[in-house]
Amino acid sequence: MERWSLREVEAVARERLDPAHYDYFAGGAGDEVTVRANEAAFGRLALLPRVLRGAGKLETGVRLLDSRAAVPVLVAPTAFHLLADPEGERATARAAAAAETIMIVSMASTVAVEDVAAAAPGAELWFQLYVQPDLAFTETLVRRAEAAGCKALVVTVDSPALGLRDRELRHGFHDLPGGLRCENLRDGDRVRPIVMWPELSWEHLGTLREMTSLPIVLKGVTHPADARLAAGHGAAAIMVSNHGGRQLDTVPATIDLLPDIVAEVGDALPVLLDGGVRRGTDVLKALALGAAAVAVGRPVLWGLAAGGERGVARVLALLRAEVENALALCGCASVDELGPALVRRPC
Ligand SMILES: Cc1cc2nc3c(=O)[nH]c(=O)nc-3n(C[C@H](O)[C@H](O)[C@H](O)COP(=O)(O)O)c2cc1C
Ligand SMILES: CCCCC(=O)C(=O)O
Repeated sequence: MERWSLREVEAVARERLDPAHYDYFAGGAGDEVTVRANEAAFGRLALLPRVLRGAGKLETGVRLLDSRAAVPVLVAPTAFHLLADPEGERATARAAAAAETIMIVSMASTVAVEDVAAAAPGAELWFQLYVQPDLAFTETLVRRAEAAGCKALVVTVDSPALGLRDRELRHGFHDLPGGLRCENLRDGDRVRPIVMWPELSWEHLGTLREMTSLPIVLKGVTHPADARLAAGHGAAAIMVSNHGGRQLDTVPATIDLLPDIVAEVGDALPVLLDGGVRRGTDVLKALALGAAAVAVGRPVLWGLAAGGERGVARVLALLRAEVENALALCGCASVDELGPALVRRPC
């Protein structure tokens, strides 16, 4: 995996993947305005480094809820890793464990959460949940995640319906091929379909909090008023996310949404961010603007498709090296030293 940027890894992945699967991973809703905006917005922000600060040895580690990550770059929850590699989520988890970062296991994983945990002892796993209207079944999922050692529940709240993704529709990509299943949805002899539940509301957050003592992260918050409500309803953290542009198209880029959300709730809870993070400098910009950490979705899938566990390891190592380099060049010894003064919006 001698690839020198995430873009190169994506090019290899694209060659290897079935075009329908590549498009499922790469694509977004509608005209993909938000998909493009997420990356482009990072490019529009400039970094203004400080010099002669005698920064010395670098510290990139962060504490998040009950977990620690050696780098502030988490693996975002993404579905269907067996489409990219025969080891699927097992390979991703091993690479995340080796990189000492947190993997958020998708509820729509193609390897059951217990098997993901068993494949990567020592991995820091969080579990992503789409709350199912059958709350007893939802509770079964929560119990399984707890028993598998997951340390937080990441509840996705941007999906009262699935986004309309033209590329998927064009390929007719609706069902997993050849025996692949969402293994967390097994229920006796059958595999339940995942329901996107439009009736999900703030009330259910209370139900979930009674169900588990795991900290709850709300993923998919974009409005400052919702960030405030999340804090008021006992969320342990929020993740500013537009689902990588796969849900509502034309939502603003997450990095552009971050400052208002941090201003609203940054004192009350950790704010995570995902969407369009492709370089170490992107990570620095997000942390400088108040994110506690970021997560990457597609880059991990590209690593997996390009080179399995080693490919994911390569992606995470590239990002780590870039974060360290950018920190040093900004005159910071630690991610704690990053602040808004480092980021400029050129006219
Ligand atoms: C192929 C794919 C599958 C995804 N599956 C899920 C999922 O199962 N649950 C979820 O909460 N988010 C899911 N997401 C969204 C990611 O968690 C994340 O928000 C997004 O990918 C971040 O943007 P990025 O890909 O630009 O890094 C998925 C994203 C992709 C690309
Ligand atoms: C039913 C699985 C949904 C996965 C998902 O969240 C996505 O494709 O963005």
